[in-house]
Amino acid sequence: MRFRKTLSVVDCHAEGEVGKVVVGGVGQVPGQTMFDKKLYLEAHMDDIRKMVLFEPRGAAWHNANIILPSNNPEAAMGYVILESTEYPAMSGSNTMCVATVLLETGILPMQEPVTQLTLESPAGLIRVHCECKDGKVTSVKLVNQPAFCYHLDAKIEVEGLGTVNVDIAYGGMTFAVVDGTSLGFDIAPSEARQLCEVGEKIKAAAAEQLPVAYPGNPDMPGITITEITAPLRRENGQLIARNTCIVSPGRCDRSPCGTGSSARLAVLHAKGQIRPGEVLHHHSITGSRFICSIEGLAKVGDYPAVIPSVAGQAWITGLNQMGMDPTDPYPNGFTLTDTWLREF
Ligand SMILES: O=C(O)[C@H]1NCC[C@@H]1O
Repeated sequence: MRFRKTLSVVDCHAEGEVGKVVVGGVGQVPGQTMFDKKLYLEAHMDDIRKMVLFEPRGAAWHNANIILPSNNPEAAMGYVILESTEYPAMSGSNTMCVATVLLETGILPMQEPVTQLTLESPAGLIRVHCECKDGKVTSVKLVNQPAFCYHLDAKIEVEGLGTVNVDIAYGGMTFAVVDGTSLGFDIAPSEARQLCEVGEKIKAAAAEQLPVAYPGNPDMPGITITEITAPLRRENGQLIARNTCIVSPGRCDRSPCGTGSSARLAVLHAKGQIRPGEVLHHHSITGSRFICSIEGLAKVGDYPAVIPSVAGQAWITGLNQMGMDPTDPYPNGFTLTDTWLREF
């Protein structure tokens, strides 16, 4: 056996959503901030994302993260997030995996019963509150960068669906948020494939018809994901809702999606349906749950914003020395349209 690249990967999932954590083998990534490093990886080192996420090592429903030292004196560590078709600025499930791996493998010291961390994501600093017991991280609560709405109740034309009402909101990724009931969905597991087909169409139409520009950062990705929601309900004073986020190239997030939950908090707040401090139990299509809240209010450029928190749990599933043999016929992996829907 000889490898021309070896990556040390800790396999992990947060509430069902895979978020592998690459803890070694990448080497130096130029850039002052994690956003700079994300741009560099995207432009010059995308072979790493393809090796980890494309087949035969990865799958369409995998995400990964590269742990990198941060130049920000406030941050204990930084990370760049890799997904099937993009490098998002932020991800809730991936951040839970990163924090859990950093503490459970001893890269950063764990303090029981609570370890407070500041991590640098490409979207900015993320404060993380980890509950820890007997060497295990039992909950990761992250305070996201501000989430806000670009458009509320905008109308778009979608092939096969006609006019669709959408909210466009940023929660670390930029979402087209659509009411699933109006499209005839309950957000049930049996609807997963149809939800993905509809979600991908809505995303494409929204990105074309409602261009967005993140204040002060022209390199921030635009609309890349759809969130399909079930109605918000109140039970015994508790806000509860279900959603599924359709992650490109077209599959359901297995977790309740931390950035989608953040975007939904911004939409609910803008529509007067949640107040700061209230708690939302946000469920995924698989039945897993994040506990979400609005920690405060902010502004992003001229947009009124909320500061979201999202809490969930991650579990390490394995340790992997991932290698690339020089004779491997797929140095950049491959994607087949059965599960990837198109070739990349
Ligand atoms: O939790 C999240 O924000 C995400 N899960 C996978 C896709 C999104 O990045």
